[in-house]
Amino acid sequence: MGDGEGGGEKHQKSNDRIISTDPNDYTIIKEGEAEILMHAKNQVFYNKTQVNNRDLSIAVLRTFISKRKEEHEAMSSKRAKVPPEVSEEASAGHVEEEATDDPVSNSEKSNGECEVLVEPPEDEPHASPEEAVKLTEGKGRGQLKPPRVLEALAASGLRSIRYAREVEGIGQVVAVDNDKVSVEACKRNIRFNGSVACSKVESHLADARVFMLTHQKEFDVVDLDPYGSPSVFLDSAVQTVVDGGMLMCTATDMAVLCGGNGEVCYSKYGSYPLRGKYCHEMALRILLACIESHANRYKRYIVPVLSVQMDFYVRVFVRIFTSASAMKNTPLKLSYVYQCIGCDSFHLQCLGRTVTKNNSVRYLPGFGPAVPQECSDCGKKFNMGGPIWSAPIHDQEWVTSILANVKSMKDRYPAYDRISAVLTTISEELPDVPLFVSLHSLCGTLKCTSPSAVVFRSAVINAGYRISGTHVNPLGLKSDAPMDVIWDIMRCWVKNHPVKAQPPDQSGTVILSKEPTLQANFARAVSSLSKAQVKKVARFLPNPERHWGPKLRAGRQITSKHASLLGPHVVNGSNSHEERDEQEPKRQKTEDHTSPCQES
Ligand SMILES: C[S@@+](CC[C@H](N)C(=O)[O-])C[C@H]1O[C@@H](n2cnc3c(N)ncnc32)[C@H](O)[C@@H]1O
Ligand SMILES: [Zn+2]
Repeated sequence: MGDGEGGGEKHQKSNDRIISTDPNDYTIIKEGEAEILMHAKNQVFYNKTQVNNRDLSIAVLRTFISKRKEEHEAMSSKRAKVPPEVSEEASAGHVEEEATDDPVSNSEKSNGECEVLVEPPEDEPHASPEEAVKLTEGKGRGQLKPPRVLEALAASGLRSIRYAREVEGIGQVVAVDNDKVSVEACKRNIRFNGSVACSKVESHLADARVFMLTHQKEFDVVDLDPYGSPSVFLDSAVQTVVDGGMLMCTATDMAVLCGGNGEVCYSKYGSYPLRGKYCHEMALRILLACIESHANRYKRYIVPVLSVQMDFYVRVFVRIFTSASAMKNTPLKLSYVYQCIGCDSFHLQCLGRTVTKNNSVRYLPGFGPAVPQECSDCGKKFNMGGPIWSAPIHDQEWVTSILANVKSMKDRYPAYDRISAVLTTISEELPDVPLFVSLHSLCGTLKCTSPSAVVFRSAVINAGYRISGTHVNPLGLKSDAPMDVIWDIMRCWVKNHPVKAQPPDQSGTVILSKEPTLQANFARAVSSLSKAQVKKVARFLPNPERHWGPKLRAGRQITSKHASLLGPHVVNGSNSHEERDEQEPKRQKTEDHTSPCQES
């Protein structure tokens, strides 16, 4: 086990916390192929509910490795066809610096390994995954180096150890934490996990921001899993990832991201959230817009691969590339959201637009406003939120590969049921439709009975539009049908299912006072059943046990303040490992996924 266990001293002091060296004070926690030693007083952060988060990250990491290999092979065969002196790019007048065999161009010694890091030309570097591959190759040209992973906020090192032990083809994993007790625990856990962990994982005591700023473009994958908001780490994180590399980022401050405190969200993320049924998807899109804005500062941009809202947090997986010209497209991927305060209708307004003339593209500000002062459906005013990321939040090809990987290695994912259900739902989402409507909320506005999802889906499809579910809300429906079409369908529904008279100023009354311009056809449409219904498989699974939620910061004292959350038995009570599971602060996690949650 860890260092000093046999010694006479049973406790060492670190910061203001006592580190026990008595083996009896520890229990072993196993997750995947990693085993970590956990102190009975849980001095180092560990939350078993995050097994979903870690499993998903392992699945993405495995796919990242195989995709990068594919990209590398595609690049190699392209190279074989084109003599290097006269490359396609050069002949097209595109001048680009290539990774050379000469490490002098810019090499850096790190942990005894020689990294070939080529600083791309200032203005127009590599814009595609294939081109980024050039820069991640090793010294011998044509060789792809095993990826280096940085877990910037590592706590016990569980995640890093799982990456090292479970992901085939992984290179080095660097686990950083600024908490001395955590780093000592991490080092102990690395040793506890045997030779593979010892040879691949290293632990550092450092402020993650300083560490990342001093290791620019050195890591193929950077994993951020903070307490609450990742906002203070984003600027350095986007600089640490190599071109074509991946940033994995969690945010658990859902109350902030979902509109609990709009001004706090603005100060952290640069966007205004809106309280609405789609707030969890909006949270994902605010986080993506924020990462993009940090990336843009360094002539970089993101390509989201997978964006998940799960349990009590959001987690995004984005690749990062450098290209000053591709970066000009960023305003086309961002939108403000107008949400009616009366009927919840929403409309997006893109920040930018392009005009193409004679093969040249001009970038211009978006036209606005996208909505009149008063909602054309119910006459009420709009709140304006955003800017949000309004381009796709997943790459469906990646999602398919990740899901296929998970299914092919079922036994190696402790959270298989949950992550395969989430990935399946994501694979069925309309990729190009931001946000969604909720059938219950539409019916709530009109005070009418609800059509079944199949009937509503059919009417949308019969009107010539697309519709799908969403992984963030079992009742949510994504559709490219405009809001007036959605309301027309509902007006037609109410004609056959009349409602009681309501006060004239109610949004529902105003909406129903207009005649529909579209005659909805509710006949069952082929493909109106969701794929989940067709396959009769669950997409939204209940939590596996009580208190499936976020945890307090490590070392934080449980006080009477927490009694309402955790139950009075925890205050001043003993804190055995078994009890600890019961003590995770319970919040949110209701049947309705849309209520904003609290920060961990
Ligand atoms: C939520 S825990 C990480 C959990 C871990 N990733 C896992 O999967 O089990 C957050 C960790 O970030 C560390 N931390 C907070 N601020 C930091 C900073 N500025 N630099 C490095 N580590 C930091 C804390 O000490 C804590 O251990
Ligand atoms: Zn309205």
